[in-house]
Amino acid sequence: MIKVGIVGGTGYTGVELLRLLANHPGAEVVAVTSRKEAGMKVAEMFPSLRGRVDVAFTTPDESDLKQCDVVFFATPHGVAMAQARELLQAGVKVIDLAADFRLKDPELFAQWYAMEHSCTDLLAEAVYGLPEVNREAIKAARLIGMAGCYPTSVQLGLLPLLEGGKQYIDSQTLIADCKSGVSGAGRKAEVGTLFAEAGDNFKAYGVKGHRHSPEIEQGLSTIHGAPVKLTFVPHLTPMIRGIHSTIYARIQPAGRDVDYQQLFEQRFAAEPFVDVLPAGSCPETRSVRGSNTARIAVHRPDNGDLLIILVVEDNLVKGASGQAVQVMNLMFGQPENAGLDIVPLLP
Ligand SMILES: NC(=O)C1=CN([C@@H]2O[C@H](COP(=O)(O)OP(=O)(O)OC[C@H]3O[C@@H](n4cnc5c(N)ncnc54)[C@H](OP(=O)(O)O)[C@@H]3O)[C@@H](O)[C@H]2O)C=CC1
Ligand SMILES: CC(=O)N[C@@H](CCC(=O)OP(=O)(O)O)C(=O)O
Repeated sequence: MIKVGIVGGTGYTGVELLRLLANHPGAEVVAVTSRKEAGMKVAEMFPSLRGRVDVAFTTPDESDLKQCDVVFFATPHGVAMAQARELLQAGVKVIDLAADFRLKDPELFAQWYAMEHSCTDLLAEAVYGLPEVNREAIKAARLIGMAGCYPTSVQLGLLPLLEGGKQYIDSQTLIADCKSGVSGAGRKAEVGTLFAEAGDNFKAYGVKGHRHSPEIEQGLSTIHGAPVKLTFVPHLTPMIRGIHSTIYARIQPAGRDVDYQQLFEQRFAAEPFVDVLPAGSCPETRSVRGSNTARIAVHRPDNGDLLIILVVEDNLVKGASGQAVQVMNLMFGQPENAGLDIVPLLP
Protein backbone atom coordinates (compact mmCIF):
# COMPACT_ATOMS: atom_id res chain seq x y z
CA MET A 1 0.00 0.00 0.00
CA ILE A 2 1.28 3.49 -0.84
CA LYS A 3 1.13 5.63 2.32
CA VAL A 4 -0.30 9.02 1.31
CA GLY A 5 -0.23 12.40 3.03
CA ILE A 6 -2.35 15.36 1.95
CA VAL A 7 -1.49 18.91 3.00
CA GLY A 8 -4.60 21.06 2.66
CA GLY A 9 -7.28 18.41 3.11
CA THR A 10 -10.14 20.86 3.69
CA GLY A 11 -9.85 22.57 0.31
CA TYR A 12 -11.61 21.52 -2.90
CA THR A 13 -8.65 19.72 -4.44
CA GLY A 14 -7.74 18.18 -1.08
CA VAL A 15 -11.17 16.67 -0.52
CA GLU A 16 -11.23 15.54 -4.15
CA LEU A 17 -7.98 13.66 -3.48
CA LEU A 18 -9.65 12.05 -0.46
CA ARG A 19 -12.67 11.04 -2.56
CA LEU A 20 -10.53 9.47 -5.29
CA LEU A 21 -8.08 7.77 -2.92
CA ALA A 22 -10.97 6.26 -0.91
CA ASN A 23 -11.54 4.07 -3.98
CA HIS A 24 -7.88 3.35 -4.71
CA PRO A 25 -6.93 -0.30 -4.23
CA GLY A 26 -3.22 0.39 -3.71
CA ALA A 27 -3.10 3.58 -1.61
CA GLU A 28 -4.03 4.52 1.92
CA VAL A 29 -4.32 8.07 3.30
CA VAL A 30 -2.41 8.19 6.59
CA ALA A 31 -2.10 11.96 7.15
CA VAL A 32 -4.40 14.85 6.18
CA THR A 33 -3.67 18.35 7.34
CA SER A 34 -5.59 21.50 8.07
CA ARG A 35 -4.36 24.32 10.26
CA LYS A 36 -7.89 25.48 11.05
CA GLU A 37 -9.59 22.11 11.57
CA ALA A 38 -6.81 20.09 13.23
CA GLY A 39 -8.37 17.47 15.53
CA MET A 40 -11.64 17.18 13.59
CA LYS A 41 -12.46 13.87 11.87
CA VAL A 42 -12.41 14.20 8.09
CA ALA A 43 -15.81 12.49 7.81
CA GLU A 44 -17.31 14.97 10.27
CA MET A 45 -16.47 17.83 7.94
CA PHE A 46 -17.26 15.85 4.77
CA PRO A 47 -20.12 13.38 5.50
CA SER A 48 -19.84 12.00 1.95
CA LEU A 49 -16.65 10.31 3.21
CA ARG A 50 -18.27 8.64 6.25
CA GLY A 51 -17.29 4.99 6.36
CA ARG A 52 -14.58 5.62 3.76
CA VAL A 53 -12.02 7.86 5.48
CA ASP A 54 -11.29 7.30 9.15
CA VAL A 55 -8.55 9.84 9.88
CA ALA A 56 -8.66 13.25 11.56
CA PHE A 57 -7.06 16.45 10.31
CA THR A 58 -3.70 17.23 11.86
CA THR A 59 -1.51 20.33 11.70
CA PRO A 60 0.92 20.31 8.73
CA ASP A 61 3.67 18.83 10.92
CA GLU A 62 6.57 17.32 9.04
CA SER A 63 6.94 14.37 11.43
CA ASP A 64 3.56 12.94 10.29
CA LEU A 65 4.30 13.69 6.67
CA LYS A 66 7.72 12.04 6.81
CA GLN A 67 6.02 8.70 7.53
CA CYS A 68 4.40 8.83 4.08
CA ASP A 69 5.63 7.48 0.75
CA VAL A 70 4.15 10.47 -1.07
CA VAL A 71 2.76 13.84 0.02
CA PHE A 72 0.31 15.87 -2.08
CA PHE A 73 0.29 19.61 -1.51
CA ALA A 74 -3.27 20.83 -2.18
CA THR A 75 -2.35 24.24 -0.84
CA PRO A 76 -1.93 27.82 -2.04
CA HIS A 77 1.17 28.69 -4.05
CA GLY A 78 4.30 28.98 -1.91
CA VAL A 79 3.53 26.27 0.66
CA ALA A 80 5.11 23.25 -1.03
CA MET A 81 8.39 24.96 -1.80
CA ALA A 82 8.88 25.60 1.94
CA GLN A 83 8.55 21.90 2.82
CA ALA A 84 9.61 19.95 -0.26
CA ARG A 85 13.32 19.75 0.46
CA GLU A 86 12.94 18.17 3.91
CA LEU A 87 10.41 15.65 2.67
CA LEU A 88 12.57 14.65 -0.29
CA GLN A 89 15.56 14.26 2.03
CA ALA A 90 13.44 11.91 4.15
CA GLY A 91 12.73 9.81 1.05
CA VAL A 92 9.16 11.09 0.55
CA LYS A 93 7.98 11.85 -2.99
CA VAL A 94 6.22 15.20 -3.43
CA ILE A 95 3.34 16.10 -5.77
CA ASP A 96 2.45 19.81 -5.69
CA LEU A 97 -0.93 20.82 -7.09
CA ALA A 98 0.02 24.49 -6.84
CA ALA A 99 2.44 26.32 -9.12
CA ASP A 100 5.64 26.21 -7.05
CA PHE A 101 7.38 23.75 -9.36
CA ARG A 102 5.69 24.46 -12.70
CA LEU A 103 7.68 27.39 -14.11
CA LYS A 104 11.33 26.64 -14.75
CA ASP A 105 12.40 30.29 -14.58
CA PRO A 106 12.36 31.59 -10.97
CA GLU A 107 12.16 35.20 -12.19
CA LEU A 108 9.02 34.41 -14.13
CA PHE A 109 7.64 32.74 -11.00
CA ALA A 110 8.40 35.85 -8.90
CA GLN A 111 6.78 38.08 -11.52
CA TRP A 112 3.50 36.13 -11.74
CA TYR A 113 3.15 34.84 -8.17
CA ALA A 114 4.43 37.96 -6.33
CA MET A 115 6.87 35.97 -4.17
CA GLU A 116 10.48 34.92 -4.43
CA HIS A 117 11.09 31.24 -5.10
CA SER A 118 12.68 29.72 -2.01
CA CYS A 119 13.80 26.45 -3.55
CA THR A 120 15.27 27.27 -6.95
CA ASP A 121 17.76 24.38 -6.90
CA LEU A 122 14.86 21.91 -7.09
CA LEU A 123 13.27 23.54 -10.14
CA ALA A 124 15.49 21.72 -12.62
CA GLU A 125 14.68 18.35 -11.09
CA ALA A 126 10.92 18.90 -10.84
CA VAL A 127 8.89 17.17 -13.55
CA TYR A 128 5.80 18.83 -15.02
CA GLY A 129 2.78 16.71 -14.16
CA LEU A 130 1.08 16.21 -17.51
CA PRO A 131 1.21 12.45 -18.28
CA GLU A 132 0.27 12.72 -21.97
CA VAL A 133 3.47 14.73 -22.48
CA ASN A 134 5.84 13.53 -19.75
CA ARG A 135 4.84 9.97 -18.88
CA GLU A 136 8.35 8.47 -18.78
CA ALA A 137 9.88 11.35 -16.81
CA ILE A 138 7.01 11.18 -14.29
CA LYS A 139 7.68 7.48 -13.69
CA ALA A 140 11.24 8.30 -12.61
CA ALA A 141 10.48 11.51 -10.69
CA ARG A 142 10.43 12.25 -6.98
CA LEU A 143 9.15 15.84 -7.31
CA ILE A 144 6.20 16.86 -9.48
CA GLY A 145 4.76 20.29 -10.26
CA MET A 146 1.26 19.39 -11.42
CA ALA A 147 -0.05 21.12 -14.55
CA GLY A 148 -2.66 23.79 -13.82
CA CYS A 149 -6.32 23.32 -14.66
CA TYR A 150 -6.61 25.61 -17.70
CA PRO A 151 -3.07 24.67 -18.86
CA THR A 152 -4.01 20.98 -18.92
CA SER A 153 -6.95 21.59 -21.26
CA VAL A 154 -5.07 23.94 -23.60
CA GLN A 155 -1.94 21.79 -23.86
CA LEU A 156 -3.97 18.63 -24.56
CA GLY A 157 -5.92 20.47 -27.25
CA LEU A 158 -2.77 21.63 -29.04
CA LEU A 159 -0.50 18.63 -28.42
CA PRO A 160 -1.14 16.74 -31.69
CA LEU A 161 -0.70 19.94 -33.70
CA LEU A 162 2.57 21.19 -32.23
CA GLU A 163 4.58 18.28 -30.91
CA GLY A 164 7.82 17.36 -32.59
CA GLY A 165 8.12 20.75 -34.31
CA LYS A 166 5.14 20.18 -36.63
CA GLN A 167 4.40 23.23 -38.79
CA TYR A 168 0.70 22.54 -39.38
CA ILE A 169 -0.50 25.69 -37.56
CA ASP A 170 0.80 29.18 -36.89
CA SER A 171 2.40 28.79 -33.46
CA GLN A 172 2.55 32.59 -32.91
CA THR A 173 -1.15 33.51 -33.13
CA LEU A 174 -2.88 30.86 -31.03
CA ILE A 175 -5.95 31.84 -29.02
CA ALA A 176 -7.43 29.96 -26.05
CA ASP A 177 -10.83 31.19 -24.91
CA CYS A 178 -11.48 29.29 -21.67
CA LYS A 179 -14.32 29.05 -19.16
CA SER A 180 -14.20 27.65 -15.65
CA GLY A 181 -16.66 26.76 -12.94
CA VAL A 182 -16.34 28.55 -9.61
CA SER A 183 -14.68 25.65 -7.75
CA GLY A 184 -11.60 26.64 -9.73
CA ALA A 185 -11.21 29.56 -7.35
CA GLY A 186 -10.98 27.28 -4.29
CA ARG A 187 -13.07 26.96 -1.14
CA LYS A 188 -12.01 30.11 0.65
CA ALA A 189 -14.62 32.88 1.01
CA GLU A 190 -14.40 35.48 -1.76
CA VAL A 191 -17.00 37.95 -2.96
CA GLY A 192 -16.51 37.03 -6.63
CA THR A 193 -17.56 33.41 -6.06
CA LEU A 194 -20.60 34.12 -3.88
CA PHE A 195 -23.76 32.57 -5.34
CA ALA A 196 -25.35 36.02 -5.75
CA GLU A 197 -22.30 37.29 -7.65
CA ALA A 198 -21.34 34.33 -9.82
CA GLY A 199 -24.81 32.79 -10.33
CA ASP A 200 -26.76 33.88 -13.42
CA ASN A 201 -23.67 35.79 -14.56
CA PHE A 202 -20.78 35.38 -16.97
CA LYS A 203 -17.57 37.36 -17.16
CA ALA A 204 -14.01 37.35 -18.42
CA TYR A 205 -11.16 38.05 -16.02
CA GLY A 206 -7.39 38.25 -16.16
CA VAL A 207 -7.56 39.64 -19.70
CA LYS A 208 -4.54 41.89 -19.13
CA GLY A 209 -2.56 38.84 -18.08
CA HIS A 210 -3.12 35.61 -16.16
CA ARG A 211 -0.48 33.45 -14.44
CA HIS A 212 -1.49 30.50 -16.61
CA SER A 213 -0.25 32.27 -19.78
CA PRO A 214 3.47 31.76 -19.00
CA GLU A 215 2.77 28.19 -17.88
CA ILE A 216 0.91 27.33 -21.09
CA GLU A 217 3.54 29.01 -23.28
CA GLN A 218 6.35 27.20 -21.45
CA GLY A 219 4.58 23.86 -21.88
CA LEU A 220 3.66 24.38 -25.53
CA SER A 221 7.15 25.65 -26.39
CA THR A 222 8.65 22.50 -24.87
CA ILE A 223 6.18 20.32 -26.77
CA HIS A 224 6.90 22.19 -30.02
CA GLY A 225 10.66 22.58 -29.56
CA ALA A 226 10.43 26.30 -30.38
CA PRO A 227 8.77 29.37 -28.81
CA VAL A 228 4.97 29.39 -29.00
CA LYS A 229 2.78 32.49 -28.49
CA LEU A 230 -0.76 32.27 -27.21
CA THR A 231 -3.50 34.67 -26.15
CA PHE A 232 -5.34 33.22 -23.15
CA VAL A 233 -8.59 34.66 -21.82
CA PRO A 234 -10.27 32.93 -18.87
CA HIS A 235 -13.94 33.38 -17.96
CA LEU A 236 -15.96 32.54 -14.87
CA THR A 237 -19.17 30.63 -15.56
CA PRO A 238 -22.03 29.87 -13.17
CA MET A 239 -21.16 26.18 -12.90
CA ILE A 240 -19.57 24.45 -9.93
CA ARG A 241 -17.20 22.12 -11.79
CA GLY A 242 -15.87 22.11 -15.31
CA ILE A 243 -13.58 23.82 -17.80
CA HIS A 244 -14.44 24.41 -21.44
CA SER A 245 -11.61 25.62 -23.66
CA THR A 246 -12.17 26.81 -27.22
CA ILE A 247 -8.83 27.03 -29.01
CA TYR A 248 -8.29 28.77 -32.37
CA ALA A 249 -5.33 28.00 -34.63
CA ARG A 250 -4.51 29.23 -38.15
CA ILE A 251 -3.57 26.45 -40.54
CA GLN A 252 -0.22 26.91 -42.33
CA PRO A 253 0.56 25.68 -45.87
CA ALA A 254 2.18 22.53 -44.40
CA GLY A 255 -1.11 21.71 -42.67
CA ARG A 256 -3.57 22.19 -45.54
CA ASP A 257 -3.86 18.51 -46.45
CA VAL A 258 -3.86 17.05 -42.96
CA ASP A 259 -6.84 14.98 -41.79
CA TYR A 260 -7.15 16.55 -38.33
CA GLN A 261 -9.81 14.17 -37.08
CA GLN A 262 -7.52 11.24 -37.84
CA LEU A 263 -4.48 13.06 -36.38
CA PHE A 264 -6.25 13.61 -33.05
CA GLU A 265 -7.75 10.10 -32.93
CA GLN A 266 -4.37 8.49 -33.60
CA ARG A 267 -2.44 10.70 -31.16
CA PHE A 268 -4.76 9.93 -28.27
CA ALA A 269 -5.75 6.35 -29.16
CA ALA A 270 -3.61 4.85 -26.39
CA GLU A 271 -4.34 7.55 -23.82
CA PRO A 272 -6.59 6.25 -21.04
CA PHE A 273 -7.93 9.69 -20.11
CA VAL A 274 -8.33 11.54 -23.40
CA ASP A 275 -11.38 10.89 -25.54
CA VAL A 276 -11.51 12.30 -29.07
CA LEU A 277 -15.15 12.71 -30.07
CA PRO A 278 -16.50 11.89 -33.56
CA ALA A 279 -16.23 14.61 -36.23
CA GLY A 280 -18.76 17.40 -35.79
CA SER A 281 -19.22 16.90 -32.02
CA CYS A 282 -19.30 19.55 -29.31
CA PRO A 283 -18.20 18.21 -25.91
CA GLU A 284 -20.15 19.22 -22.82
CA THR A 285 -18.62 19.85 -19.41
CA ARG A 286 -21.23 17.62 -17.79
CA SER A 287 -19.96 14.67 -19.84
CA VAL A 288 -16.77 14.66 -17.74
CA ARG A 289 -18.17 15.72 -14.36
CA GLY A 290 -16.40 13.88 -11.53
CA SER A 291 -14.20 11.87 -13.94
CA ASN A 292 -10.56 12.07 -15.00
CA THR A 293 -11.38 12.21 -18.71
CA ALA A 294 -10.73 15.15 -21.03
CA ARG A 295 -12.98 15.10 -24.13
CA ILE A 296 -11.80 16.80 -27.29
CA ALA A 297 -13.38 17.68 -30.62
CA VAL A 298 -11.57 19.19 -33.59
CA HIS A 299 -13.39 21.30 -36.20
CA ARG A 300 -12.30 22.86 -39.48
CA PRO A 301 -15.25 25.01 -40.63
CA ASP A 302 -15.81 24.96 -44.42
CA ASN A 303 -12.48 23.14 -44.77
CA GLY A 304 -10.88 26.57 -44.42
CA ASP A 305 -7.71 27.81 -42.75
CA LEU A 306 -9.01 27.96 -39.19
CA LEU A 307 -8.94 25.03 -36.77
CA ILE A 308 -11.18 25.13 -33.71
CA ILE A 309 -10.41 22.69 -30.94
CA LEU A 310 -12.89 22.17 -28.11
CA VAL A 311 -11.70 20.61 -24.85
CA VAL A 312 -13.69 19.85 -21.70
CA GLU A 313 -12.42 18.56 -18.37
CA ASP A 314 -13.45 18.60 -14.74
CA ASN A 315 -11.12 21.21 -13.21
CA LEU A 316 -10.98 19.31 -9.91
CA VAL A 317 -10.25 15.92 -11.51
CA LYS A 318 -8.28 15.95 -14.80
CA GLY A 319 -7.48 19.59 -14.03
CA ALA A 320 -6.11 18.80 -10.54
CA SER A 321 -6.61 15.87 -8.15
CA GLY A 322 -7.45 13.09 -10.64
CA GLN A 323 -4.43 13.94 -12.75
CA ALA A 324 -2.35 14.03 -9.52
CA VAL A 325 -3.52 10.48 -8.67
CA GLN A 326 -2.74 9.43 -12.26
CA VAL A 327 0.77 10.83 -11.71
CA MET A 328 1.12 9.04 -8.36
CA ASN A 329 0.14 5.78 -10.08
CA LEU A 330 2.90 6.27 -12.63
CA MET A 331 5.49 7.14 -9.96
CA PHE A 332 4.69 4.01 -7.95
CA GLY A 333 4.25 1.50 -10.77
CA GLN A 334 0.49 1.17 -10.19
CA PRO A 335 -1.97 0.71 -13.07
CA GLU A 336 -2.40 4.23 -14.46
CA ASN A 337 -6.17 4.13 -13.96
CA ALA A 338 -6.12 2.80 -10.38
CA GLY A 339 -8.73 4.73 -8.38
CA LEU A 340 -9.74 6.63 -11.51
CA ASP A 341 -12.15 4.29 -13.26
CA ILE A 342 -15.11 6.64 -12.83
CA VAL A 343 -18.27 7.06 -14.90
CA PRO A 344 -19.09 10.81 -15.06
CA LEU A 345 -22.05 12.05 -13.06
CA LEU A 346 -25.27 13.00 -14.91
CA PRO A 347 -27.17 15.31 -14.63
N1 LIG B 1 -9.55 24.47 -7.50
C1 LIG B 1 -9.07 24.04 -8.67
O1 LIG B 1 -9.83 23.79 -9.63
C2 LIG B 1 -7.61 23.84 -8.86
C3 LIG B 1 -6.68 24.21 -7.90
N2 LIG B 1 -5.35 24.01 -8.11
C4 LIG B 1 -4.37 24.42 -7.13
O2 LIG B 1 -4.44 23.55 -6.02
C5 LIG B 1 -4.15 24.28 -4.83
C6 LIG B 1 -5.30 24.09 -3.86
O3 LIG B 1 -6.47 24.63 -4.47
P1 LIG B 1 -7.89 24.51 -3.78
O4 LIG B 1 -8.10 23.15 -3.23
O5 LIG B 1 -8.85 25.03 -4.79
O6 LIG B 1 -7.71 25.56 -2.58
P2 LIG B 1 -8.62 25.78 -1.29
O7 LIG B 1 -8.54 27.24 -1.00
O8 LIG B 1 -9.96 25.18 -1.52
O9 LIG B 1 -7.85 24.95 -0.14
C7 LIG B 1 -6.59 25.29 0.32
C8 LIG B 1 -6.18 24.29 1.42
O10 LIG B 1 -4.85 24.60 1.84
C9 LIG B 1 -4.78 24.76 3.26
N3 LIG B 1 -3.81 25.82 3.52
C10 LIG B 1 -3.93 27.14 3.21
N4 LIG B 1 -2.81 27.80 3.52
C11 LIG B 1 -1.95 26.88 4.01
C12 LIG B 1 -0.62 26.96 4.52
N5 LIG B 1 0.05 28.11 4.55
N6 LIG B 1 -0.03 25.82 4.95
C13 LIG B 1 -0.68 24.64 4.93
N7 LIG B 1 -1.96 24.51 4.47
C14 LIG B 1 -2.58 25.62 4.01
C15 LIG B 1 -6.21 25.10 3.67
O11 LIG B 1 -6.52 24.61 4.97
P3 LIG B 1 -6.11 25.34 6.31
O12 LIG B 1 -6.15 26.83 6.01
O13 LIG B 1 -7.08 24.90 7.35
O14 LIG B 1 -4.71 24.85 6.61
C16 LIG B 1 -7.03 24.31 2.65
O15 LIG B 1 -7.22 22.99 3.09
C17 LIG B 1 -3.94 25.74 -5.22
O16 LIG B 1 -2.57 26.01 -5.34
C18 LIG B 1 -4.60 25.83 -6.58
O17 LIG B 1 -4.00 26.80 -7.37
C19 LIG B 1 -4.90 23.37 -9.24
C20 LIG B 1 -5.77 22.99 -10.22
C21 LIG B 1 -7.19 23.23 -10.12
C1 LIG C 1 -12.08 30.13 -11.64
C2 LIG C 1 -10.73 30.50 -11.10
O1 LIG C 1 -10.59 31.46 -10.34
N1 LIG C 1 -9.72 29.76 -11.47
C3 LIG C 1 -8.37 29.97 -11.02
C4 LIG C 1 -7.49 28.95 -11.64
C5 LIG C 1 -7.57 27.65 -10.94
C6 LIG C 1 -6.36 27.37 -10.11
O2 LIG C 1 -6.47 27.11 -8.94
O3 LIG C 1 -5.18 27.52 -10.71
P1 LIG C 1 -4.05 26.45 -10.88
O4 LIG C 1 -4.54 25.45 -11.85
O5 LIG C 1 -2.91 27.26 -11.37
O6 LIG C 1 -3.68 25.86 -9.58
C7 LIG C 1 -7.81 31.31 -11.44
O7 LIG C 1 -8.11 31.79 -12.52
O8 LIG C 1 -6.96 31.83 -10.71
